[in-house]
Amino acid sequence: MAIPTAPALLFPSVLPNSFPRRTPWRHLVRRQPRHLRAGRPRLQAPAPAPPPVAEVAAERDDTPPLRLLEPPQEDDPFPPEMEPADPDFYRIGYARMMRAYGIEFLEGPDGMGVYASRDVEPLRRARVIMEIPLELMLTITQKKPWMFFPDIIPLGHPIFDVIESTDPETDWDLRLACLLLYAFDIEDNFWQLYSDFLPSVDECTSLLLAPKEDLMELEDEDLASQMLKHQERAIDFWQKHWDKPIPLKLKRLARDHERFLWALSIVQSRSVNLKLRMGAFIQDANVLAPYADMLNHSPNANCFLHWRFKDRMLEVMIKAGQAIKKGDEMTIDYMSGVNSKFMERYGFSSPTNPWELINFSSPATIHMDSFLSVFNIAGLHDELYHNSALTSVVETDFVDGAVVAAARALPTWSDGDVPAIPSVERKSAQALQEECRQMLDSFPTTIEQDQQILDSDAHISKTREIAIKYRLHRKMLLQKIMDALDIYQDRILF
Ligand SMILES: C[S@@+](CC[C@H](N)C(=O)[O-])C[C@H]1O[C@@H](n2cnc3c(N)ncnc32)[C@H](O)[C@@H]1O
Repeated sequence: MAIPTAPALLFPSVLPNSFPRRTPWRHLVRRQPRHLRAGRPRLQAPAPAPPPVAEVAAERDDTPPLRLLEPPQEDDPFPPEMEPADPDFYRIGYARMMRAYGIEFLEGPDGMGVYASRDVEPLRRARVIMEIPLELMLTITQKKPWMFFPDIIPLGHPIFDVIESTDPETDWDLRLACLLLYAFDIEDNFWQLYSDFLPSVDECTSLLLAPKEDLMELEDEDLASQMLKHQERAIDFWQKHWDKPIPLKLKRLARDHERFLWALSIVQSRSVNLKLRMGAFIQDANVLAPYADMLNHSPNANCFLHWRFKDRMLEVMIKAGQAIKKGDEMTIDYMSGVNSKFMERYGFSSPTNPWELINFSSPATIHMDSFLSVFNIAGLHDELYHNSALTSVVETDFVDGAVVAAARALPTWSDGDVPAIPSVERKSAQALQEECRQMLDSFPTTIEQDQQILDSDAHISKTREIAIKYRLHRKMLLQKIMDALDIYQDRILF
C-alpha cells in the first residue's frame, strides 16, 4: 500500500542560517580521502547567543504549535471566488531549527564530536544543550500505520516498493538506509545539505565497509563471520533492487553496492531507538537525529537523550549534577555491551570497556568481594562501580573498566563452598592468570607488534586500523586482568 504524501506541509525548508548552501554541482564532486583534506566542514552550532537555562524554558512556551499531523483538509469546500494560499504559507509554522546552548561541534580523536563552549556548574536538574525538532529527523517506525517520517516519498516512487518489500520489525536499518538515500536525492532537502558533515566512506568506521582481509585482522572468528553475513545481507538487498534495469530515479540513489553499504553504515552507527508518539500511537522508532548524531560514546557519559512529546523535540541534556569545563567533550552512553557488539554496530572498541567479558573455563574460584575491595570497586555484580570514597584508605588507583570487566567474569565461590584459606585463593588467582596467559599466547601478534603496526603504517586503511585496535584491546584486557590478579595476590593474600 502506498502512503499518500503532502511534502510541502510536512517537510519544511529548515536550513539553519549558518548552514553552507550546497551549490547545484557540489554533490557530484567526490570527496577527497581524509588524508588529502583538512577534515569535514565545521559544523557550527546554529543557535544565536546561548540563553541561560531560565530563558530556555521560556522559549519553549513560545514555540508555535506544530501541526504535523493535521494538514488542512484539501477537499474543504471553497467558495469559487476564493483561492487557496500559497503552499509556502503553510511552511511558516513548521519551520523550526535545531537549537544549541553552550556547545560546539569539533573534529576530535573519535571523529566529529560535541564539546562544551563554556563552563557548566553542577546543577541539581538536568539541562538542555540541544533541541532537535522531529521534522529534521528521519524516522522509521517498526509497525504500521506509521511507516516513516517525514512523509517525503511521493506516491508511486519505486523506492517506496523497495521499502515495502522488507520486514518493518527486522529490517529497520535497510528501510532507514533507503529513506536516507532518497532524502539525499531531493534537491535542497535538509539531509542533502547535512550529508556534507557525515563521514565519507574513507572516514566511516563501520566494518560493513571493511574488505575481507581487514576482517581477518580481527582474529575474532565470530565477529568476522557476523560482519561477513551483514555485508552479504546488504549486498543481496542491493542486488535484488538495484542490480538490474530500473528507472533512473531509483538507480541514482545507489548506483553501486558500496553506496548502499555506506548508507547502511551511517544508519547503523548513527541512529537511535526511541518511543515516539505519533498521533494516538506510541511506536518504537529508529531515528536519525542530525546534530545529536555527532555525540560520541562514553561509558561515563555526561549527557543523555530525552524525547519531549509535547513539542516533538529530541533534547540532549546534561546529566544532573555534572560539572563540565569549557572544552570538555559531551558524550552519551550508546549501550552497555561488550566490545564485539560495539564493533559490530559502530566500528570501535575500548580498552577499558567495563562491559567486556572474558569467559574463564578454569575451575578456579576466587573470593569476589575481597578481589573487588582491593580495587575500590563496590556494588552488585551487575552494577560494579569504582568507590572513590575508599581511595584515600587504599593507595592503589589501579582501577579502570578492564578491572571492572574482569570482576564481572571472575569465577566466584559462594559462602560455604570453599574455605577462605589464602593458599586456595592464591592458587585460584594463579590458575586464572595462567588461563589468561594462554589466551594471550593464542594471538599470533604481541601487544607491542600491534602497536608498532598502528604507529608505523601511515597509510593504513581505516578498517584495518580498527580491526587491529580491536585485537589490541582484547589483548590489553587480558594483560590487565593478569596484572590485577598480581596486585590482588600481593595485597590480600600475604
Ligand atoms: C553517532 S557517530 C558520532 C559522531 C562521529 N564521531 C562523527 O565523526 O560523525 C558514531 C561514530 O563515532 C565514532 N565514535 C563514537 N564514540 C567513539 C568512541 N568512544 N571511541 C571511538 N570512536 C567513537 C565511531 O566512528 C562511531 O561509529
